[in-house]
Amino acid sequence: MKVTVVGAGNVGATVANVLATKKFCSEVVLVDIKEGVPQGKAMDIMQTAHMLNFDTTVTGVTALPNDPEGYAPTAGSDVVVVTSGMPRKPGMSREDLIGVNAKIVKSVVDQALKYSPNAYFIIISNPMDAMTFLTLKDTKLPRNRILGQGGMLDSSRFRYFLAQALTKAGYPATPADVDGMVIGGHSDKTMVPLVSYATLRGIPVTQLLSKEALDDVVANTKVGGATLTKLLGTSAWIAPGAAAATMVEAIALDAKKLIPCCVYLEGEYGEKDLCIGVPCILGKNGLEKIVEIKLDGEEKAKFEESVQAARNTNAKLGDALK
Ligand SMILES: NC(=O)C1=CN([C@@H]2O[C@H](COP(=O)(O)OP(=O)(O)OC[C@H]3O[C@@H](n4cnc5c(N)ncnc54)[C@H](O)[C@@H]3O)[C@@H](O)[C@H]2O)C=CC1
Ligand SMILES: O=C([O-])CC(=O)C(=O)O
Repeated sequence: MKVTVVGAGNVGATVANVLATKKFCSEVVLVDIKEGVPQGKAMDIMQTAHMLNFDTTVTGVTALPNDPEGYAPTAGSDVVVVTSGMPRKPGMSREDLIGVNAKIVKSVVDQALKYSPNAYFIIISNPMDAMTFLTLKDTKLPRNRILGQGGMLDSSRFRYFLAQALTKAGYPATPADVDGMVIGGHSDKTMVPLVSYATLRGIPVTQLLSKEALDDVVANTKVGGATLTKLLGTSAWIAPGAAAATMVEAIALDAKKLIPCCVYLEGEYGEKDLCIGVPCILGKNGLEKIVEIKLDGEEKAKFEESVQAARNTNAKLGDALK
């Protein structure tokens, strides 16, 4: 399995690093417009190979947007992970990045596709739901090959906050003890943590936590990315990188894993012509199935709000969609 990771910044380098340590890739190519940075990060990762016992070859490449051959070293990639673009600063929303990142995402996807016509694309750059929609419309690829990463990360944050709340309430738990999923847009205001389905080792958390505690968990999950951005001065990268690598792994190993991903809806959940987070089965064909689950009244209303917000953001793509 050959994977290209576009953007050798915080998230991209972490994706490459986690992929190498997971040991299922033969080759990972890190691409950036910067000279030296992708090469340096690849070399740094390779210098852990002996200690971490992996055989993956990680290389770094500089490719400028106007270089028709810049992506030649990425040729034949099975999966392309797109992390190139600006991260937000404290006080910004992900949606504020749309103007600058739409141009970057469109250009790198076109360049990568030329050399890897059969690749699956995993979109990370924000605002991710809109960038996934843009990629789908721009490439005209079938929807099973275009996946946005948001739900894997948001669900992981949901589990973290649930574990903290459960521990505080007298039910000691780690995030690994908890199951929970977040659907909807990858957005501070409109993601939808599915409280009604969350469990501690099979026990509904609604039986263990007060409404107030659950409301706090939901609020913390929704602003999980903004909280880290405030603490770090730029957005997070460790869990985001691991989330993307986990999606690549599900495809590479044909794992048929149920992972919430941002995908193009064609009538599922009563919606069409947008990309948004829903439970998906990921395997060797990328998106293999969208799993439609029953949402309770409040969750359904929140999902619909999230859909509307995603449509409003897509409308701002304007000329990029042409
Ligand atoms: N979907 C998600 O869950 C998450 C999304 N993100 C998003 O991922 C993106 C990257 O974040 P970071 O890695 O923290 O930013 P970063 O600034 O550390 O890295 C971005 C890299 O992209 C490169 N780049 C810019 N234009 C390029 C082009 N045309 N071709 C190749 N490389 C190019 C830059 O030179 C830079 O090295 C941001 O848009 C951020 O908002 C970040 C975390 C989670
Ligand atoms: O918060 C951000 O801007 C980056 C991101 O999407 C996340 O960490 O969830």
